[in-house]
Amino acid sequence: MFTKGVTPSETPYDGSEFRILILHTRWNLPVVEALVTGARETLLSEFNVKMENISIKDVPGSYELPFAAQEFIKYSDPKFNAVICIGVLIKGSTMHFEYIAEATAHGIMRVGLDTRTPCVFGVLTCLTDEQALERAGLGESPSKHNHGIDWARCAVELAVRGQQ
Ligand SMILES: O=Nc1c(NC[C@H](O)[C@H](O)[C@H](O)CO)[nH]c(=O)[nH]c1=O
Repeated sequence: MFTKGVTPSETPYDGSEFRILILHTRWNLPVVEALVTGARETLLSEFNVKMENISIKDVPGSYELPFAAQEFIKYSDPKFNAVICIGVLIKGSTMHFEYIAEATAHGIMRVGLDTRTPCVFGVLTCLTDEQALERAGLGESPSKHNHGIDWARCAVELAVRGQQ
């Protein structure tokens, strides 16, 4: 079995001057909160991002993430260097899951491209509760891994490379 998640870059990125927004949903909140904690702790411990430079805001659901990311990027001063959009979609018995997942993924990508502010797609799209727990580093699975860690690494790397 290989290690889940992104392999850290060999380049030691410095986030000490960065302002990062963690934008999260309130659906499936216990899982979302674990992902937010994983991302926040990684920003602090691996990249020296200052606690006061990490903003944490919430929206109702994943579908609201692109609009909220766009508005925070547009109207925040000083600007954010990157935004980590965190949500948890769990498939129900209808097609609602597919439509939200597709719209949210494309929406977050478009906001990043339009604003030139890195927007990390931190939305779990799971078929079961167990899949969500495992990917937030929760539950009993030996392969559990908190993907919030990966998303923090992605946010800082893109913020640095966006300045180059
Ligand atoms: O339906 N399930 C989910 C969900 N639906 C709400 C949607 O994102 C939005 O808030 C509403 O449609 C209103 O616009 N949002 C999630 O983050 N996870 C889910 O699992």
